[in-house]
Amino acid sequence: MQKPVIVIKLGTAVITNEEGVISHSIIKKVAAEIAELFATHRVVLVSSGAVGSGKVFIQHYKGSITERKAAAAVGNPLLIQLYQKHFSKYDIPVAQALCERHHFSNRFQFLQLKETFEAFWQNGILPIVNENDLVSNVELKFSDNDELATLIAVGFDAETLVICTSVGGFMDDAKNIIPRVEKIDGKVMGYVQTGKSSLGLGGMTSKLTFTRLATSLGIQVIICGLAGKTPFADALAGTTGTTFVSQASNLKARQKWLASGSITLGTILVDKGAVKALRQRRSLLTVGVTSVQGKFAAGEVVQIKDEEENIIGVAKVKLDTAAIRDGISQKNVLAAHADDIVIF
Ligand SMILES: N[C@@H](CCC(=O)OP(=O)(O)O)C(=O)O
Repeated sequence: MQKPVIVIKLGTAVITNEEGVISHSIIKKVAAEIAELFATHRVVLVSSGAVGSGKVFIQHYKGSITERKAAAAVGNPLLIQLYQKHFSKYDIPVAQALCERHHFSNRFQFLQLKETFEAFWQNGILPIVNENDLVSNVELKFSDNDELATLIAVGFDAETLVICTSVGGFMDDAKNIIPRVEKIDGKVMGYVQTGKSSLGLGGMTSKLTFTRLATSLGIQVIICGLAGKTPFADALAGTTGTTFVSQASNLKARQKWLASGSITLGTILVDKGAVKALRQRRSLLTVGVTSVQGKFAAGEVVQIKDEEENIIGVAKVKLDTAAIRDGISQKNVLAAHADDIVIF
């Protein structure tokens, strides 16, 4: 039996100390615990912090896209050196994997990435992932590393996705951490704070959006902090942080990949009739499309939203943005085949 996959995502704020620099003692603690987990799991570590590590080298840094790219390119090797130093105490070599969106939206590239990660694990090497900020252009950037970690967790069919944040968990209106969430419903969404940490990109809204996707695809998600001696063991035992229970999913690997590729390329909004047809596993015809958002090509994966703008699923489309818009007036043109649609 293969060891289960666990994806651990560390945000910038959670590995940064009060002086605003990446904390060596936190990386040391994280390495000690991940080294233990590595004996029983295929671990992927997704770590932010490249921009945070490199921005001191950029004069008069203001945080423009170009400055962030430059800072990330300087910071990534520094960050990986730090991990390398601390994991070497446990004889665990680390591999740096800088990812871009096409590694996920193109199934062939994703399968290659997957094979390489399997080779890492077979050789006792820990993959440490970050976005390849230097070359990621604005339209195709991941929204943040919460998204990247989710794509990895879904693509690798992970058992658990751990998202570490400086607030230590998911809080209710009274700012108490909720230990366990069975299902992300309207009430839970209502607790989301829109504030973001000044050090990172992802706020709780993005965490919850990706958590909802991951749990709906059968992955347990834990949002936790790094307090205490054994933060991961504590969070996995359910004594700290918030555990979001995974929902039953009988989707096959390709459908999960389809679903995980959903997050950005574009959106098709559909009417009530189309929602009903899609739930009966029928194809999507342009007659049911009310509008199209974003820009996508034929063969790409887009999200499907209902009239209330809830994401109801994803589809690999047969037509590009313009052709679907044209099809809305021509009515019964096939926008996506039933086999290429996943409804959550
Ligand atoms: N790729 C960027 C991190 C982007 C990001 O998502 O940051 P965070 O919200 O701190 O997880 C970096 O390494 O600085």
